[in-house]
Amino acid sequence: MVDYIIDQNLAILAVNNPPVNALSHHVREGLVEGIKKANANDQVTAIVIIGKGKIFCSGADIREFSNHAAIKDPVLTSVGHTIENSGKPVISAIHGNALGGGLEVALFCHYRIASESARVGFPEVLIGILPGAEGTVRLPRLSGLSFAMDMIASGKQINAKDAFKHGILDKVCTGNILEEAKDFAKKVIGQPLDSRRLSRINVEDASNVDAVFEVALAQVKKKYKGQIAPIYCLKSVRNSAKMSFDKAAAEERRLITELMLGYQSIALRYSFFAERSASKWRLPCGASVNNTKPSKIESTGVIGAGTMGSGIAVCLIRAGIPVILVEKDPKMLEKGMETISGILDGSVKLKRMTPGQKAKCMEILKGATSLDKLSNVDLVIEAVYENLELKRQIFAQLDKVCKPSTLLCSNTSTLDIDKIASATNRPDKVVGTHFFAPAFIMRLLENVYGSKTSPTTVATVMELGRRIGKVTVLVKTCYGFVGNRTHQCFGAEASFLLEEGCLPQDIDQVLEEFGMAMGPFKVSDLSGIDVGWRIRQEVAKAAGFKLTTETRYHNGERISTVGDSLFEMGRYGIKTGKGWYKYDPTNLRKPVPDSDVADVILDHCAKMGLQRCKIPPQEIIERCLFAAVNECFRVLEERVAEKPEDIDVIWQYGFSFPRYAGGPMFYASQVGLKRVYERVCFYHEKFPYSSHWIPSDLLRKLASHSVEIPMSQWKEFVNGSKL
Ligand SMILES: CCCCCCC/C=C/C(=O)SCCNC(=O)CCNC(=O)[C@H](O)C(C)(C)COP(=O)(O)OP(=O)(O)OC[C@H]1O[C@@H](n2cnc3c(N)ncnc32)[C@H](O)[C@@H]1OP(=O)(O)O
Repeated sequence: MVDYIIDQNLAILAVNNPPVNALSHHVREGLVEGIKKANANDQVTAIVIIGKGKIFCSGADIREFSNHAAIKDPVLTSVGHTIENSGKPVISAIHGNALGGGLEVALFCHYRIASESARVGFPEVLIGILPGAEGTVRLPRLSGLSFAMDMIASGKQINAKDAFKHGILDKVCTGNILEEAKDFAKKVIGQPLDSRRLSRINVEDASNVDAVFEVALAQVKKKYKGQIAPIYCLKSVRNSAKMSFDKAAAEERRLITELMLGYQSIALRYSFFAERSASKWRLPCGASVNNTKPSKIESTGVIGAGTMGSGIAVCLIRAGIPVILVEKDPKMLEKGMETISGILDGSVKLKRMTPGQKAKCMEILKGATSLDKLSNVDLVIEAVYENLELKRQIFAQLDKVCKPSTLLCSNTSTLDIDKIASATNRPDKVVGTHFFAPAFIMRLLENVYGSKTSPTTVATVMELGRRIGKVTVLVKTCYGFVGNRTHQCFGAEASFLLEEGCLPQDIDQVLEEFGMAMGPFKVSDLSGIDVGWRIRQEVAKAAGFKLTTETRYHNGERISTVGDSLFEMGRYGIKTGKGWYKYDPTNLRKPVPDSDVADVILDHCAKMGLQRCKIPPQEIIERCLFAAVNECFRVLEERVAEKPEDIDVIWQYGFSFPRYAGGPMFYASQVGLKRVYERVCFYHEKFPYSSHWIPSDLLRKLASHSVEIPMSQWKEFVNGSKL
């Protein structure tokens, strides 16, 4: 796992642990052996550590952390001490990335050089820990306290030029990294090493540490609300300036151990792998990412120049994929083109794109007012409003207009893909591509296959998702798919809580304290109460009944219409300055609780004869989350989602479920399925008129076991395969 190569008077230690050169046990062993061997060889005058393949090193092997007590010797710090104490200079030659433990290896070395394109960083905080192989103690000795605190607590990566500016690197190279490392090594042979050993030098700005810490702490508490690891990162860097090197390192070890065993880190590590597992799609027939090739997509069409259509077009052109944007009404088309240009201007302003890159994007965007213009494109995404008949008409027309190989995608957020596909003669090439609003910001893409969608079509939209930088999850068609179907239960319970004693701000506050970025009523104000109203009206129409503010039940199912009363008052949310909250036009970001809304809710309750009482925070969390969790188990049971991780990724990226709580499925696994099942049964008895409380069969099966069944095995209980 570490290749040992003698090249003239140099020993080259090449880390060879694909795909990302993680510091697994054998790599750590190989490094120690390599340093010792090189030191024992009189011919060797210097040592170079380099990574094989596309990266220097991605850091510790995160999979080893799940059994932290069993991490085998040599641990990373002893590897590092062997490197630092080497009597011959050790140079790290970085290309690609040096992350976490990978950067720590470099900090144990006497010199660090890197390719121009290399990036370095300490992303440990993103998995709920800190750089625990002396990274928090060594970095401040090179970069100063303030920079170290920011870099470690944010987990951000920096480029080689910046790393050089902040003292982390000794040289930025433009040529072949190995050749440059060899030249560099020859120049430092024989130079004294003690001043190059970071454990022997002091933190320069140590006297300032408390002031620097307080500023950083205030920022971190605001930016990473609810998260423990960023605060521990700051404390550990502070120790580097207040304690001896050895004492600070020992304290760092204590802090990382505490974090690693904590709930947040376990959830964040789970989230790291869950996100990566989403792209490993598989269909029940056995087709999968491993055995199915995507078709080439070189040109696309987007139908609808509204908010969604424009946002989707931005995603495509930003990735260099040409788009023809089709909108029947020329004025709407012009507005859509302006919206797209405006979104890109915003990116230029934020320095996420250069004006030249914006111009290139606009060059590959064309407008059209007729579907005929899509005759030659490889893929079309329809993004008109949510109406089945309209979508079927469009798909029937596309089927006639487009070449036979064109894939037809719908951005529907709820509708059955099979019903849309049946309007065409190519149901195998019809698929759902459900973007979340705003499409150019939200990272989630929920791809939806119907009963006739072909594996190649699935492979193509999954690959498209990757190309446009989305976290892409594959699900099977059903009403609302995974995202909206399970989230609807969460939203329904939030509305019922309004009828039973809460105000919007009470519910938002509890769920925000739980970790959601925004409570459901703030989200509703942002996305528009009118949007929710329109969807509810469509659903009611499709089900053949008229929904009014007087409606309380449909087919015996409880319905809350408080939001519809606000709609009728013209309170659509932020866009009208009033919704569940009121907004000062000069500060639309700050929702202010509104007594008029409280009056509407109280009136509604009085009219409906609903008794109000005080509802404890724990019940708010349980009602909203367990209702969703129960539906998530049904989704798994019906194989609408293939694995629990997919559901959690959808909640994290679609509904800002806190990554450090894992997702509803992970949360349920931590609460314990027995407890979740008991509470679902309790609420089912209490609220028999809400079908989302009917306990899922899968949940019941899993909860009936005397020992908790690990998440990785839940799938085995689907379809009665295990009882
Ligand atoms: C008391 C104990 C003390 C211990 C002290 C230890 C101190 C050090 C701690 C650490 O170093 S923690 C790890 C810090 N590093 C990271 O968090 C980096 C994570 N990886 C990435 O950011 C990316 O993977 C990448 C390196 C930038 C590469 O990105 P790319 O998009 O090219 O590939 P991916 O699909 O993300 O990954 C490919 C493959 O590799 C797996 N993987 C990546 N990094 C690690 C890792 N550090 N450990 C284990 N596995 C890793 C990733 O899961 C993918 O595998 P599959 O999931 O597809 O099987």
